[in-house]
Amino acid sequence: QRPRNFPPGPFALPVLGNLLNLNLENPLKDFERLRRTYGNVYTLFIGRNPAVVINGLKVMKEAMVTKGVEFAGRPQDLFINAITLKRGVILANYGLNWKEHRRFALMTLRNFGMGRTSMEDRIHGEIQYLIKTLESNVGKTMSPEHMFHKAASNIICQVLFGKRYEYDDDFIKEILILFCEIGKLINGPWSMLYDSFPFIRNLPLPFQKGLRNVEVIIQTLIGGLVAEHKKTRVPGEPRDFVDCYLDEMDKRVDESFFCDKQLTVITQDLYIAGTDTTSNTLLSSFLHLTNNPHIQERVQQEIDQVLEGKAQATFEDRHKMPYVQAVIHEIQRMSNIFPLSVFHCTTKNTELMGYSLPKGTTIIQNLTSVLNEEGQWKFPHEFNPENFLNDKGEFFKPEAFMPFSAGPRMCLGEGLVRMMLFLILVTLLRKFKFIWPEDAGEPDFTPVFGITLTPRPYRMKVELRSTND
Ligand code: HEM
Repeated sequence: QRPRNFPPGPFALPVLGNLLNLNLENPLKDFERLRRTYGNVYTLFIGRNPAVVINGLKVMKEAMVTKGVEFAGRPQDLFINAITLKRGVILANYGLNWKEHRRFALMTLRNFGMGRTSMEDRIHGEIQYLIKTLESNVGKTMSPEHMFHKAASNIICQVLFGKRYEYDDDFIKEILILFCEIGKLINGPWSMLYDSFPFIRNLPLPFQKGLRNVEVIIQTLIGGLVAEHKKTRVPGEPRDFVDCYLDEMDKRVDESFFCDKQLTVITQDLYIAGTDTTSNTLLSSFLHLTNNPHIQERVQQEIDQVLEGKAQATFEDRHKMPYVQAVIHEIQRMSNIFPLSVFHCTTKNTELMGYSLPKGTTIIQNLTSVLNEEGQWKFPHEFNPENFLNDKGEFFKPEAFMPFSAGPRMCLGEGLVRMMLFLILVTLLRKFKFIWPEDAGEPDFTPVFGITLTPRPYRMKVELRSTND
């Protein structure tokens, strides 16, 4: 039932709600169609549960920033909550446990507090493996999918566990397969049925497999790594995130949210949140750059100029590269990796644009509607770095640039992502030229819909740049 003064929306069927109004393969076009009919705040019934979809910069800012705390909850009774055992950061409800873990993770992900190796060094270390792989493909065409996925996974593993895995390592293969299966389940109809009909949750249905996978990941794989850390750590001299967490556990002997179980879930959270998002952005980068060779060349000119005589790029160099910055931001805007963000819910009775939303209302942020909103961008629907350049050719970031969302729940990996994207793209584009193969036909920019949007598989040709010969 629709609560009083609730936002409008399409007629909902008794059990299915509005599921038939959506193409579950990719509902983004339906979200846009419904926005045009019902406005920037509307209701959809996901099964029996009402969810309010919010669209456009104005509404997004009012909910996420002005009334940030009132919209900072997470729904707690969904399949994905069972997957994260109601712990960690991403899906933890608004409260002290979430706050403390978020603050700790943010602080630890910054450069300091993680031993002698800086974040930049860790990223550059992994880039050397990317270079090796690309060098072995010079003159050929290659599919970059696995390479970027494993590189992103390795950087996050370095940060979390202080170790990387060879691109064909069994551990990483196993973990990626398990996550892939879980991802499919979360996106599929079984998860929707789990959310809508609590009485089926203990039945032997396919979602049980996802729950078992999580047990394997958390207990066997991550649990094993944590046990190893406990044996080899030197308290007060952390090598990585896990060591930092164990130090924090030592400090908080009595009253503690910080415990072994939380540690395994928060590391799983960061791994999940960081891997697909980053690798899909990298894939999207090369899809755009190979299909816009003039933009790739201009990026390379700026890189050559700024890095002349330098062995490698540092993150600080970004301030001297407005065009590179504009291109990276434009790639993120167009690739729209996390189109529906993570579901929020209201933490108290509140109002939005004159509608009343009771405590516990599910909120779906349609980030797509901001990233291509007319009136906010010079070129909302085309790939054009001018969206991030002012008349003087200086880099600027419009308010509507929200791929990381906004407010108290905003992505806490943004700093790390920025550094990864900049260092990886600058280093690779300085050394190599990437070409759309002549026989590859027209590129297909329509991504595959999932929790994150994934570019369709493609191949690219790799050449060494003549300036580096
Ligand atoms: C291109 C890469 C990425 C994009 C586009 C992205 C985007 C997002 C978005 C849209 C959210 C939801 C925010 C909200 O609910 O309002 C989020 C949450 C989160 N992200 Fe990212 N993310 C990226 C990479 C990363 C990385 C590398 C990490 C860490 C290693 C990370 C960690 C998190 C965490 C922990 C949350 C949950 C925050 C909370 O609930 O308080 N993300 N991200």
